[in-house]
Amino acid sequence: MIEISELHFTYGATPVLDGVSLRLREGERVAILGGNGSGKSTLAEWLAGWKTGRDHAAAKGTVHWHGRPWQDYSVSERASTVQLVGQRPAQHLSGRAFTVAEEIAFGPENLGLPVEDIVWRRDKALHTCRLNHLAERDPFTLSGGEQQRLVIAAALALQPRLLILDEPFSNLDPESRVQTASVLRELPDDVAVVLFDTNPDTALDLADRFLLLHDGKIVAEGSARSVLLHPQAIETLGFSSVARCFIENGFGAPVGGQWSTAGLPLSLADVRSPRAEIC
Ligand SMILES: Nc1ncnc2c1ncn2[C@@H]1O[C@H](COP(=O)(O)OP(=O)(O)OP(=O)(O)O)[C@@H](O)[C@H]1O
Repeated sequence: MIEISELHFTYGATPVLDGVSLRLREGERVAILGGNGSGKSTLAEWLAGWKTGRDHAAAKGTVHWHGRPWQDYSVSERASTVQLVGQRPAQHLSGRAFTVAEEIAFGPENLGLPVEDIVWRRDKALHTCRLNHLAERDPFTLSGGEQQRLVIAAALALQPRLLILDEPFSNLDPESRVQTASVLRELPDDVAVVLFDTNPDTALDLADRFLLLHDGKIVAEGSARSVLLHPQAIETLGFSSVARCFIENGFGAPVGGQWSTAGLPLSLADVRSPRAEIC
């Protein structure tokens, strides 16, 4: 579906992406984890086509959607293919809508869709993101968590094949995180989701495939265990809360200088699984 090959990118003299290659399939749920400054937001913007080789001549490598580079697609083709939701929802609001419902309809209206399609998409997104009760509110009067759900709803109303989330929970309180996470878990199966985050718990909650970005390079890729227990992940991101809880209670205490993470549960699902499955 989307393929990045050997992407190199610098801001001035500072290398930010250093030979990143990545392939995503339809409907995949992928987490790309990395510490602050590892290049997550920059990679998210390349993935979404916000940055392209045309605007950044110094960049090397390619980003292809279904075999064609992003710059070959029109703005409206790209908008109905991929949506990027960042950490500050207010930055994504159009500023042209008086109500939540109008904000969600804004994108489909710009695509020139028939009115009945716009209304259908708007109402579906309001329902999916649990915003029906806020439909007539001014978007700028919403709480941060409500605004984040609105921005996700507005993105979904464009029916993207790929939804990119750049630390979508970073400014939310615990209750808003729970509500936003449950909206994300219930997204249609055919929408691919790429979550960029620093938090192993968030990734475990939403993803099936994991990658670790460090200093602009993918240094680990695969299952939750192979990535979240990679030494670089442990050093940069720490352990998931379930793993930390086990470790603090004596799990895997070094014996003869050796410290093992074999069998260490990462999530509540691991705790409920037979031990053999997580070794
Ligand atoms: N517009 C810019 N001009 C110069 N340097 C930039 C610019 N944007 C980002 N950078 C630098 O590029 C590097 C990667 O930034 P990026 O925002 O992609 O990382 P990140 O992993 O998303 O970080 P965080 O988790 O802190 O949001 C950082 O060193 C950052 O300072």
